[in-house]
Amino acid sequence: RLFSSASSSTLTHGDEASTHADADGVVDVNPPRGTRDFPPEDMRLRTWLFDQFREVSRLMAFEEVDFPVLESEALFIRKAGEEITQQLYNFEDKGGRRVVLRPEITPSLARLIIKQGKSVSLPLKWFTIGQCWRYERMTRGRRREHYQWNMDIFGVPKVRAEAELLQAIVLLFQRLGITSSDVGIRVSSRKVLQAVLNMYSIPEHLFTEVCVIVDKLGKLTRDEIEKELMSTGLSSEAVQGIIEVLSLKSLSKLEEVLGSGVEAVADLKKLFSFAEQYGYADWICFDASVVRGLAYYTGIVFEAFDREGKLRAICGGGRYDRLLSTFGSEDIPACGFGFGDAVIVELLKEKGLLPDMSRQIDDIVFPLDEELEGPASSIAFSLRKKGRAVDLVEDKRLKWVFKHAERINASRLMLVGNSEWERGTVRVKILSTREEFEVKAGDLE
Ligand SMILES: CC(=O)Nc1cnc2ccccc2c1
Repeated sequence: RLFSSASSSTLTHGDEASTHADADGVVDVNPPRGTRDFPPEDMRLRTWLFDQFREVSRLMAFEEVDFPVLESEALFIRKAGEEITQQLYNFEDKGGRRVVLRPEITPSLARLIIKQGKSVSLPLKWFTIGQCWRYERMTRGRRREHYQWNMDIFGVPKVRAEAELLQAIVLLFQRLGITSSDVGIRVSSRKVLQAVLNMYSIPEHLFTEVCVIVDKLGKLTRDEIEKELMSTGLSSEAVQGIIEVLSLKSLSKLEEVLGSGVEAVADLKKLFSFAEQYGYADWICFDASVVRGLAYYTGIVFEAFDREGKLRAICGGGRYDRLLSTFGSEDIPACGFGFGDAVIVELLKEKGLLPDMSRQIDDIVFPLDEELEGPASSIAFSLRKKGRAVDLVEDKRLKWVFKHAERINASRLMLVGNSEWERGTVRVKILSTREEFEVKAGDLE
């Protein structure tokens, strides 16, 4: 907006304003709608959280990978009516290509696996922490971006892979100080729904659509769900049957309804016995209503929730054995989860578990007058080479330096003064004990 709001025909004083400022001379300093800046204090919290994600990935022997935030739109076009594909942040680039800011990570993982083809040896365990985007009408005022930690295992068809992923999630929560009385993980399988649809001989092509609708259980009312299910052509008897099975919370009841030979029941029994053996059984519970909203899941699905029920899902994931063939490639069994950076922080705040995010610096080096700036800088340099975080302060009064040292929690203050420097020494103040030493510059570490 280079012209005044009054009229766009006459050039106002805006023409001498900088090209960035608008007619009243001020650029909009806010980030685009639905996005966040990370000033230092927020960035310290984010870095702390992402370091936890990374550490758990390392402990689980996952390898880090990364992808462009910009992807071809074709990678995300799916017909199942998922919210995530109805809110694509998509556009046409200057080359006329249809592109998106990715809404999720999994399709990029699949793309890279296909691209690497035979050269990847299975199983693969990959992780990434990446920004994901959605375009929502701001009427809902929700964020348009968030960061997601993704952990995925390729090439393991058995539920042991899901058991590993659940262990990673439990490990993360325990590292953050969250217990199984704060959070639970609901576990089910899409094969439960598959079995129900088979019972009512519902055609296979409806499966994905029904999953996406049923995932809205808890967000929509029961009869809104029934209406949406009926609109896919399901009989009311089938709709009732689906809703009845999905409200089951016990595996033995599920077995009664579906019969014992059903794969869904076998998978879930195996997974729960792994959880016992792995020692995190108190974190998980069977809940047939869990289907997750992504079209490509084919088996076990899970989501972590706060037991007080105040927050949206903390993380979620599942098995997706047929994703690669939707991109025209040979299928590789796969499962994974996504863990967002927003809900977990809300939970930590709720539980008073946010870590202390104040700054911490090792040493402040301060020349007591300006011709000592050279020596001060060389002292800072030698300390930094020894791994000390050093803040070299100049053009300040000593009073300010002491306040600054407190503000950034410095451990030591190095004062470079004329008389000391003539003796080749520096005055070192230990700020916690107020002890003071005179140290030869060459002996500093
Ligand atoms: C709580 C939150 O920020 N959710 C969020 C924010 N942005 C997204 C962007 C893409 C996909 C999912 C998203 C989810």
